[in-house]
Amino acid sequence: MFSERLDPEHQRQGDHKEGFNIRNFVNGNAFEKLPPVFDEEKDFLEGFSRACHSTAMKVLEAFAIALEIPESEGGVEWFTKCHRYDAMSGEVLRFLKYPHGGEASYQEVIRAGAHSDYGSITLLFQKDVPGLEVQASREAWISAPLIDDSVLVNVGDQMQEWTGGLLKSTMHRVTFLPEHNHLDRYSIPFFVHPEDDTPLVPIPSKLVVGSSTDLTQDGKVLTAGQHLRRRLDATYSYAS
Ligand SMILES: O=C(O)CCC(=O)C(=O)O
Ligand SMILES: [Fe+2]
Repeated sequence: MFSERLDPEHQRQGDHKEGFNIRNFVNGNAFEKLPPVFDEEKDFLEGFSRACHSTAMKVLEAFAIALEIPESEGGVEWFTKCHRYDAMSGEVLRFLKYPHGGEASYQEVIRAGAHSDYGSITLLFQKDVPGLEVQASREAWISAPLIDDSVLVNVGDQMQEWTGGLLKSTMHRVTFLPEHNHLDRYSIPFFVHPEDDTPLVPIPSKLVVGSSTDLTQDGKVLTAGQHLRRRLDATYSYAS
C-alpha cells in the first residue's frame, strides 16, 4: 500500500491501493513464483493473460492499418512482430484492490494519481465500483463509466511517442465518490509493452510526422526496455 506514486509531482502520499503483478507466463509456468492464492488458478491465469495479449494484438493490427504502414515495412504486423508474448518485455497483468474506508486513513480523494500508462496500450477491466476518470480534452476530467462485458483501451506513452503524438496517451486517475467509500474497488489492467530490445524508432507511416526527442539518450535511440526503466524509476521513488 502507498508504494506507487503515479503522479509524483502532485501527490503527497503513494496511492491507496494494493496490487499484484503477473508477468507473461513461460512454458506453462509463471515468470516468478506465485503466492498460493494465485498458484491454485495458474492455468486460468495463463489463459487469461494470453487472451488479453491476443486481444491487444488485434487492437495493434488495427492501429497499423489506420496508420497505413506499407506492406514493405511490415504492414499490419508492424507492431505485433515486436510484441511477441514469449519475448522479454514489460508486459504485465495486474490485479488491483482499492480498499474501502480510504477517507479515514488517507488524506486524498484521488486513489490512483493522474498518469498515463507507459507502454503501447493498456486493456482495463473494471467492475461494480466506478472511479476511473480520463482527460480526453487534456483539461476536464470525465468519468469512464462501467460498461458490462466491455474492456477499456488506453493508449500509452510509448505509442504516443512512436506516433509522434498522433495517437495520444490517455491521462487517467481513480477517484472515489463519497457514496462508494464503503466499498472495495477491484480492477484488472493488462499493460501491453513492446519487447525490451525494440528500438523506439519512428513509425514508417506517412501520417506520422516527426518523433519525440524523449526517445533518445546521448544521441542514441532508446529501446522499449530502457524507456520503461526510466519511467518506473520516477514512479516508485519516494519523496521524503
Ligand atoms: O484501477 C483502475 O481503474 C486504473 C488503474 C491504472 O490506471 C493503473 O494501474 O495504471
Ligand atoms: Fe493507468
